[in-house]
Amino acid sequence: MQSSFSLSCSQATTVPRSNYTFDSLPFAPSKPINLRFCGLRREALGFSSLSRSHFRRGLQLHTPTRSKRISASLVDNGSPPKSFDYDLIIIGAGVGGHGAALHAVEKGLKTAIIEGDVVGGTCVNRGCVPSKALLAVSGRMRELQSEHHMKALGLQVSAAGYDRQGVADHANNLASKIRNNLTNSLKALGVDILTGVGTILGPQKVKYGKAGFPDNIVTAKDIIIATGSVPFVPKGVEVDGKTVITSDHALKLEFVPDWIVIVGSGYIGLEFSDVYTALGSEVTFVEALDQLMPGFDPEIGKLAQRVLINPRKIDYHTGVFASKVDAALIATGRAPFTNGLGLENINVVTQRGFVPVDERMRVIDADGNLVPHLYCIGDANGKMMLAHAASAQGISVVEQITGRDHVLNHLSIPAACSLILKSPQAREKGETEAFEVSVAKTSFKANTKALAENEGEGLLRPDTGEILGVHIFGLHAADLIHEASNAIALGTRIQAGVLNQKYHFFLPETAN
Ligand SMILES: Cc1cc2nc3c(=O)[nH]c(=O)nc-3n(C[C@H](O)[C@H](O)[C@H](O)COP(=O)(O)OP(=O)(O)OC[C@H]3O[C@@H](n4cnc5c(N)ncnc54)[C@H](O)[C@@H]3O)c2cc1C
Ligand SMILES: NC(=O)c1ccc[n+]([C@@H]2O[C@H](COP(=O)([O-])OP(=O)(O)OC[C@H]3O[C@@H](n4cnc5c(N)ncnc54)[C@H](O)[C@@H]3O)[C@@H](O)[C@H]2O)c1
Repeated sequence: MQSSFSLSCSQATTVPRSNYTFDSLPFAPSKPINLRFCGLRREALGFSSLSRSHFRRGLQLHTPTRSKRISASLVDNGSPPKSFDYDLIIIGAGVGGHGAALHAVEKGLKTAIIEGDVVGGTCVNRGCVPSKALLAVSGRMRELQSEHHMKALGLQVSAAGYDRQGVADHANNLASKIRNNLTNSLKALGVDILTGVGTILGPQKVKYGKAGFPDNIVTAKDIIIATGSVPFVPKGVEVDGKTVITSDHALKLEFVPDWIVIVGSGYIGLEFSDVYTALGSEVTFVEALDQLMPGFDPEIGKLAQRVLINPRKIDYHTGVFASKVDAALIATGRAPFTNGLGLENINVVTQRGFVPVDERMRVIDADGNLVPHLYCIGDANGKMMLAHAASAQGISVVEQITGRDHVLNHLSIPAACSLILKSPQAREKGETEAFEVSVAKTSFKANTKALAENEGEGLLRPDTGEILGVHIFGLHAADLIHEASNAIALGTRIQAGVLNQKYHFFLPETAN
């Protein structure tokens, strides 16, 4: 089976993904574990400075100058300014902030974006982009190594090998390229890129600056917080960037271990198990909950285990809580990043680190009131920790501040290699809202193209005439899911037949 096999779903949950951070896991770990050194070759580890400091590299995109230091509109921190430097200031130039900025310019807003590290944030520099570049390599390696698969296509391939540095460069180069594209797109559209850590001083007022430079204060009619997230590391675990690493380090592929423990079998753990095993490592998963991939729909999780875990050099310990490790990749979730943001200046208290927002991404203060003109999008609000969700939330906010009321339908946002609304949650929703949920399945065995590509296994799952969710497991799942996503966004019912024709869905019993 090729590693391009992936999991997809379109659907959301009323339970924010943030509930998954370890602090709130609803269980008592059954077996605490102290993992010893697990086969990482120390001499092969070439990390230099791998501090978790969030702002390691600064792009000199805009050098703070004294002339901009105090805005003409500066007043006391507590009261709103009377005139503004910008229509919109976005704090954080990840994909969320970038998406919002582009849409704001399209809508005619004078826009600035404040970035404390590098443009592109997690997704471009330490997330989706380099990880998908590595997955592209592992997919090809696996395919080339599959004699059976090659023979079936009539191909003959001699032993497949790889150059670690070449693979690492591929991921790094792709990240640089996309980072440059994002930066250039902002500049080309006239978005001011302000370099430094942004701190909210009061209503509609932000300061930013770099260590050693004087602060600059800018004002805006509206402010969007888009400060993202960083790896969550359980208490007691010390990340040194050498033998105990997070995805931030692993994505640089500075070594390929003979054997590696991956703590956490969620999205990141699963993706890295794919990369490492394709490149020759053995993997041991340590998962705190009682099953692998507990965040996935149970049925899809089982399928994934059968296809992506069991046939590979992977063993696992479930129900084991890693509290001290000596060598491992820590993939135990993401924590929102709000350090230094100055939320205390506007009476906002985070909830398990996340910035509280309503369904329109409007920030809620400690007294439960909306903070005027302040929004939070992306990983920092914990609604859905996905790149395209961050961007969609940003666009939704811009729609609102330019006069069009808009509520993003999170139920239509697809996730690849992840499952948002799981069948137990769909059933729960049905019970709460008093409707029946039925499940329909089909197999890619009935799909000619899938068979032509020698992938005969797949599962599609629509619930009720109103499509509640679709899960796809199989070749190109991440591409196919978008049709379902569009259907959900448009409120298409299964009877409309689009998905039926395409995927041979069975009509759910409750559809009428
Ligand atoms: C290994 C990995 C793989 C992933 N793969 C996928 C995937 O395949 N698909 C997917 O949809 N999602 C994926 N994700 C998740 C995705 O990366 C995030 O959901 C997305 O990056 C969130 O975007 P954001 O704009 O909210 O935050 P971020 O991308 O984290 O950006 C926040 C930005 O704000 C800056 N910042 C923070 N505080 C301040 C401040 N006070 N002042 C100024 N700047 C500040 C940061 O430096 C950063 O640049 C992956 C994540 C990881 C870790
Ligand atoms: N393809 C994609 O869409 C994609 C890919 C990668 C990451 N992401 C995003 O990044 C986020 C973070 O991914 P992730 O895999 O780190 O988080 P996750 O929440 O998906 O999985 C974390 C896993 O670690 C386990 N865990 C937590 N603490 C533990 C401990 N002390 N010992 C053992 N197990 C423990 C949890 O039970 C869980 O199974 C995801 O929520 C997702 O939104 C998305």
